[in-house]
Amino acid sequence: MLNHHTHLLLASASPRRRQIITSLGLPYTIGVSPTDEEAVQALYRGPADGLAQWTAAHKALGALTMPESQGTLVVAADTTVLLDEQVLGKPRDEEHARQLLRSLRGRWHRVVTGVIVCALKDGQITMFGASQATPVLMRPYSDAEIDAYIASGDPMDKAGAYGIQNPDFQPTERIDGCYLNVVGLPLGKLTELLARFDVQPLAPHVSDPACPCCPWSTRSLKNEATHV
Ligand SMILES: Cc1cn([C@H]2C[C@H](O)[C@@H](COP(=O)(O)OP(=O)(O)OP(=O)(O)O)O2)c(=O)[nH]c1=O
Repeated sequence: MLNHHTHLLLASASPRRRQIITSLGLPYTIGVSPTDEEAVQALYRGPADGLAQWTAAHKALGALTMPESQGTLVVAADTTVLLDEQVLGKPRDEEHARQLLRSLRGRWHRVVTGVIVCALKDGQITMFGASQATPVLMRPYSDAEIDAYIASGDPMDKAGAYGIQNPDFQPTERIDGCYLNVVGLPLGKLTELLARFDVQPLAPHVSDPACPCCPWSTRSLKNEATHV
């Protein structure tokens, strides 16, 4: 039985994921074991939609090797941007960021986040995973706006070279679904996975009609999620 494991270990260096998971009201610590994402992704065989969950599973397994994972539920996630089924990762450099932002301009694409919750107890690994896709339409930003955004440094640690939450660039025109999924952690899916371990969030529920899948208010998080 794993239902006493209410302490979470978030296997992520992403400040966005930290901020989002905090809203669950559950105690957590951060424990990141370095994962060679490129090497892990090169081994993947399957549809592009599954890549994020595959990568998240490797991040989670890496965290299970850390002593501080003992007695915790490990949570890991990975976010990919898919344009015509082509995976756009993080930009290698500024020129690559420019190419990615130009290719996304005015286009619908999908942001897929894979989430894993797992635990190791008495030699047994229990792992549940899920992914979610959010269709996103970019606005027709200009080349000058791209240059200013790249100069800000914000795109460099983000899949597809953009942050939907960036208050200056505001790259998107419309999204069809979960906002927090785009920022890197779909709260609704995470809650479903935690429930498989009999873990319930402690934060008070505030339903948000703007998000079809998150049981918590994403509105306040949206406001807070700028600048991370
Ligand atoms: C599309 C998009 C991505 N992102 C971020 C989410 C992820 O942090 C990042 C994609 O890279 P990931 O490899 O998913 O995550 P990470 O390297 O930042 O963190 P870790 O592996 O330690 O958990 O891009 C945004 O913040 N806003 C967006 O609009």
